[in-house]
Amino acid sequence: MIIIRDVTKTYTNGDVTTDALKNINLTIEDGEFIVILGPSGSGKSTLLNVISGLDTVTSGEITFNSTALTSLSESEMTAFRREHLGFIFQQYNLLQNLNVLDNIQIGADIGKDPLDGQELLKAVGLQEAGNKYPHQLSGGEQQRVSIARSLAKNPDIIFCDEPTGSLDEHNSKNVLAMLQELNNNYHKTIVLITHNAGIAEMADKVIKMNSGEITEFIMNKEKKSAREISWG
Ligand SMILES: Nc1ncnc2c1ncn2[C@@H]1O[C@H](COP(=O)(O)OP(=O)(O)OP(=O)(O)O)[C@@H](O)[C@H]1O
Repeated sequence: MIIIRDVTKTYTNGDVTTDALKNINLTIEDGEFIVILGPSGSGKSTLLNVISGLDTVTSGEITFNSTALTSLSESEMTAFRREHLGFIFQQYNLLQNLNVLDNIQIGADIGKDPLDGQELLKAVGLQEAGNKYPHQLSGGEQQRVSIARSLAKNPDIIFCDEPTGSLDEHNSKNVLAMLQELNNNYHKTIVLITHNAGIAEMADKVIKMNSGEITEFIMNKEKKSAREISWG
């Protein structure tokens, strides 16, 4: 479980200060599918970055089980991130001169308890593509490789920042179905940022942000499957 208590983040550039996060309180339970919705500039990426230790908080505390992440040194945080956290971004960030299997292997190499690359390829429906290079795949297929790469180290929590931002509806729903499967079948905690309100229909918990604040929490009584969600 992750507990975020009274977290603020203020950026200062010369005389200009921006309160990107104002007094954020939030609990993320193990195995939850959380969707963070909000307009551009509302603080979604900043929240994801401070929860995952990619950025520091200005004040407040974040704990993961009994570890106070906000008290860790940079190198301790890096080790924690490597062991427990996976990331999927809008850009797939695949290495163009490595084939698909080797791209996935890079993820496995940094984990303590890595999963088998070929098994992961099968799980993302690309068992035939291991020897292909990223430029030979569609955007949706490349994003599935990046999901397999982030899973290779067997993380507890997967942070997704606009994972379908570059994809059409069909490919987006394939990628979302995959994230949903990971959540349902492997109990991976998923924290997903998006502008797309339809994706919130898949979540256990929806967090709406505006101007650095959480403006609404919604617990979905029923979750829709990725194929059923509305697409705006
Ligand atoms: N490194 C930084 N330095 C200064 N200000 C920043 C920095 N990063 C973000 N901000 C500001 O903090 C606020 C929140 O930005 P953030 O990127 O978290 O929003 P967002 O909701 O993720 O937006 P988007 O949907 O466009 O990605 C914005 O006003 C942004 O300009």
